[in-house]
Amino acid sequence: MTPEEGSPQIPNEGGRVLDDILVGVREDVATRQAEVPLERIKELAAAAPPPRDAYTLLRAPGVGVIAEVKRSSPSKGRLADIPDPAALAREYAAGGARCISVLTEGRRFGGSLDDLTAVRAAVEVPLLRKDFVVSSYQIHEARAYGADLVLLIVAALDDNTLSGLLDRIESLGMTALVEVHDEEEADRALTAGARVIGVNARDLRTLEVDRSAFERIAPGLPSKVVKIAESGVRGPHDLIRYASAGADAVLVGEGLVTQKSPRDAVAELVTAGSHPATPRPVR
Ligand SMILES: O=C(O)c1ccccc1NCC(=O)[C@H](O)[C@H](O)COP(=O)(O)O
Repeated sequence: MTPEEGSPQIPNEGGRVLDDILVGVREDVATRQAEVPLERIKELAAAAPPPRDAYTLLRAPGVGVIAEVKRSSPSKGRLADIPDPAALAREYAAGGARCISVLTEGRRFGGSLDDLTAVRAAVEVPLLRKDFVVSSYQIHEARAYGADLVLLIVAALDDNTLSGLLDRIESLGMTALVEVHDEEEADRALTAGARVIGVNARDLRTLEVDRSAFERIAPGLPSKVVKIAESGVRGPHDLIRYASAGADAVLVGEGLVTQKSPRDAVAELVTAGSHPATPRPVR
């Protein structure tokens, strides 16, 4: 284990973080839905410019970098102020990020749908709405605010809800990034029809980071599935480690928002990901 792997720096309230986040998310969705009803958000989603094809882009040669707009986290507390998320997104895009992830959860991560609006107006790369999606309302919302990908966390959903939400994302022309942390969750993701699977090194119940989770799970996934390594990328060495286990892309938050030059930090990862010596996924 590297020094960072293992226990989180902030105590984890008895492994209840994910459950507590979901309680807050449900309350917040209910509040927004009372202001903008489902039929209205569907109309706004239908009127939005068409989504970009993130699936094809993520299968392009080289290891892609999905750069995250992340202010805070339950495991680390405040990471960065990010007063101007559009400016950060432009830096990411200039550094060569293949996609940008925007954390829209407010209570624990300090994000918002306004961040998604600002980033959408600033860059052309595909955008991931990174949130704790529990209802189709949030999916129409994601589309209305310009997202091209939506995160679904298997640990937060039962099988029926997972496949229903995944179908809704794909039927709106977006790509579902289905997040897992162990083999059982990976099986559930595949059964639901996931085409893009993210293995999160961070266990969302204990908050511990274990980079070997990707190495255990990714080799067992079908070759047509796009494989994303999430969390724990602090530099090119981590990207190369994930690439060796078959990563098509890495999703990076803390390792970018804490840098003096996020553009240079992305560019360094992109260079490592396209180096001839870096392993390529076998298709
Ligand atoms: O980051 C957390 O502490 C966290 C806690 C509970 C649920 C989700 C959490 N993070 C979401 C993510 O998975 C990360 O933002 C993403 O993978 C990037 O991770 P990192 O590069 O390690 O910031």
